[in-house]
Amino acid sequence: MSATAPTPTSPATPPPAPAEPAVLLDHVHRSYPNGGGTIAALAGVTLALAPGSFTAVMGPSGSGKSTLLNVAAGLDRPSGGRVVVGGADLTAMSPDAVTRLRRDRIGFVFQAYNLVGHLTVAENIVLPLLLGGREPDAHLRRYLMAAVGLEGMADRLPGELSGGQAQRVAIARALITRPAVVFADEPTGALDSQTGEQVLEVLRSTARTLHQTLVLVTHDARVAAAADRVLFLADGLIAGHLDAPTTEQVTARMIELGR
Ligand SMILES: Nc1ncnc2c1ncn2[C@@H]1O[C@H](COP(=O)(O)OP(=O)(O)OP(=O)(O)O)[C@@H](O)[C@H]1O
Repeated sequence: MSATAPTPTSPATPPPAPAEPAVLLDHVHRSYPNGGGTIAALAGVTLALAPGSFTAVMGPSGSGKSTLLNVAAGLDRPSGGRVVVGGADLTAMSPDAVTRLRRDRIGFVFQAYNLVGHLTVAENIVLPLLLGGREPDAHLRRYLMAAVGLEGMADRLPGELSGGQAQRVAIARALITRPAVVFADEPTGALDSQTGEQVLEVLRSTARTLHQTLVLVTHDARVAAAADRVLFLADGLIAGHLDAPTTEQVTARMIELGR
């Protein structure tokens, strides 16, 4: 009698269920009126971003990058398709419910900082909590100010800050609600390259520490190369991606897309 070898059908630990995507876009379209007709800023984009991942979005001017970010972050509504963030289908929710979800789960960093000029750095950072009817979290505010390198600047006004400092305030403000997903639209676009690198590192390291999913639009191949994955857009469609990219690979792909 021969020994029976374990068969591939023997009971085994089932494979782990794939984690729910932090962000899911399912055949997303966004059209805008253009003259007498319409222009398709997004022409059917499908993508899934893993929790905790860092994705850069690149593409020629007008390819739909900002539209993609705005739609994924609930700042804009798609004309068709589904947007699901943390399991919540934004496209099936009322505008008020989307606003609440955005306040609670989503952080957004703009190229133009968008700070409130008459509020101090500390007040700007906790503003999203106050707008959401929550207590200003002084402990987290101090932690974030230290994390982004703004210690000692709590009482300054935005007009007294450099561009890099203002963007750090905007990053701390985007993170104060402990969002699951942080979207950033060219956050280093207005900064010199050294300051831009520092701001990128702040964004990347705080997102990693706080286990956040980070999605960043950039025109800078070096910034994109810091991401786990680069998605390329062209004419409102995903035109490919690179995983663990180098600056040279990103640059080559952008040249192919005729940036
Ligand atoms: N509010 C709007 N009204 C009309 N057309 C718009 C609007 N927003 C964007 N578009 C158009 O949609 C297309 C995509 O724009 P979008 O700003 O998403 O591109 P982008 O890739 O972010 O460009 P850039 O790199 O120049 O910022 C463009 O043709 C743009 O003109």
